[in-house]
Amino acid sequence: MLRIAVPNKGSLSGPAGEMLHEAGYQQRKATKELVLVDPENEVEFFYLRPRDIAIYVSSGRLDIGITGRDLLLDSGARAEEVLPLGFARSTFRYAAKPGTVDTLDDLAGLTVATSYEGIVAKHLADKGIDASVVHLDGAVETAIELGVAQVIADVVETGTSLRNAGLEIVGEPILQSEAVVIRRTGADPNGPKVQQFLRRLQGVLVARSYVMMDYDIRAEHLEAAVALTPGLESPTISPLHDQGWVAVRSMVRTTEAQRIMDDLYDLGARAILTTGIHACRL
Ligand SMILES: Nc1ncnc2c1ncn2[C@@H]1O[C@H](COP(=O)(O)OP(=O)(O)OP(=O)(O)O)[C@@H](O)[C@H]1O
Ligand SMILES: O=P(O)(O)OC[C@H]1O[C@H](OP(=O)(O)OP(=O)(O)O)[C@H](O)[C@@H]1O
Ligand SMILES: [Mg+2]
Repeated sequence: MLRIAVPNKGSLSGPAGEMLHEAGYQQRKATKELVLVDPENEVEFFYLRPRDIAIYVSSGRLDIGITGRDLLLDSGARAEEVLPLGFARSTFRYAAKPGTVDTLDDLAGLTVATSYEGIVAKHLADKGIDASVVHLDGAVETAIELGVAQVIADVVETGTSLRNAGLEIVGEPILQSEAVVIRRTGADPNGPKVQQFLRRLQGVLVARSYVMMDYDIRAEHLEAAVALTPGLESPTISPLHDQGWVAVRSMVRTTEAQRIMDDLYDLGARAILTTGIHACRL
């Protein structure tokens, strides 16, 4: 059985469960369930605190985990990213009251409050900045108002939390994060069960970002049309009963589908349809 760590709470938990469900795995029905065996797929899911997942995976007791890149780096655990999952995207940044800290160099001698002490201590050391770090479990935006720190380092998605706390960002992002699949550093990358799990998740990622496009076009415009819809390997071309016309079927990125439909229409294509993809293996 493949043993997989899944976040049990927080921003990662819901989308991770949805992605696993879309990949055909059973998921827990109640948030209190801590372990779930999916015998048909030969996997066992362990619902763990997101912060602890890299530690479990690095210990080798669990084969795979889903966590945030920031949490992985902060843990310092001997685990590595094997597949980015595209959700829980955020940046990790310094912020302070307007007018108090202009550049990173101004952090010298100040105190930085954060829930990600590992990332911040390393970043400050790498930049040669001598600042103190105070660890808080959450709601760190309030630390400045309450005088615990002059600067915070925290997850920023929309920036709403910073704005509400009257703070502004300082310097470039320390890192860009998103949910990732992790494995123990040095673990055999070719295990068939692990490869199958990763292929299933990749299938979900592709199904989420591509649509299938079908259209009819006169044969003389086929090459120009195919240049717009090259597909992943190469498009399928089928003859139509009506001589001189062909049907084309190709995968296109969802974000580009409308523009491509307009361009195909201008080329003379008709009956241009898109359909969603539920699952795939590339
Ligand atoms: N607002 C957000 N938008 C996107 N990702 C976020 C957001 N807040 C936290 N994350 C990501 O979620 C992961 C942290 O999960 P964790 O469960 O520890 O915190 P949380 O989602 O803030 O939940 P809570 O603070 O309620 O426990 C990190 O990878 C972080 O980048
Ligand atoms: O840029 P935004 O869209 O506002 O999102 C970022 C905020 O979301 C998270 O907070 P959360 O609500 O999880 O509370 P926490 O600080 O207690 O973790 C994070 O810690 C930031 O505070
Ligand atoms: Mg939080």
